[in-house]
Amino acid sequence: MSGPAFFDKIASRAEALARVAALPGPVVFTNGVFDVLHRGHATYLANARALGGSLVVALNTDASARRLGKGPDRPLNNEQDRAVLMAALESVSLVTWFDEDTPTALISELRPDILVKGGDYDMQKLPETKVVEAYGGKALAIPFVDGYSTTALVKKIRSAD
Ligand SMILES: Nc1ncnc2c1ncn2[C@@H]1O[C@H](COP(=O)(O)OP(=O)(O)OP(=O)(O)O)[C@@H](O)[C@H]1O
Ligand SMILES: O=P(O)(O)O[C@@H]1O[C@H]([C@H](O)CO)[C@@H](O)[C@H](O)[C@@H]1O
Repeated sequence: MSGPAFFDKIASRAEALARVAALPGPVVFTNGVFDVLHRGHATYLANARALGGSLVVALNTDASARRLGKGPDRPLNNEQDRAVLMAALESVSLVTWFDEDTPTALISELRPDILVKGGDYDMQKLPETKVVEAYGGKALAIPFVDGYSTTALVKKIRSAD
């Protein structure tokens, strides 16, 4: 993908393992749709990055995101555009995608040291937690910034029309 230097942070699924291996450790990993970025995302990602030497963000592909049931028109931003916005953030070291329903297979492949999600998740209920802990990694939730979600933002924008 040609463009500003931060575009170099974007890696295909096939390139991801080699790119992650070259990152300073401990490698922190998170995943999500990150459709319309907001203050909660930015804060969350900065806090995630601070837990290690680098932060890898795996985005749901558009097909994967559509299966999550966030809304008939979601994601509003396609997977390429979401990757560019994510790569532009200083906190983010590498961006890639996963096409499955969960990031479990990608996590098994990349073996990050720390898996994080926002405080809206109970880590002990996530399938990926078992994968990470099985090889000695950690899975933890980062405090949620109340009042910020993409869904709420979209509703606010639509009501302003
Ligand atoms: N307000 C927030 N504070 C902290 N973390 C957040 C916040 N909103 C989302 N996150 C985290 O960001 C990651 C991506 O979440 P996601 O893209 O679903 O954001 P969202 O705003 O909840 O979107 P949507 O409303 O479409 O579900 C997840 O790990 C989630 O826990
Ligand atoms: O942006 P979201 O909705 O926080 O991202 C989802 O997270 C799920 C979570 O990791 C529990 O497994 C994941 O399964 C889903 O594919 C989305 O990434």
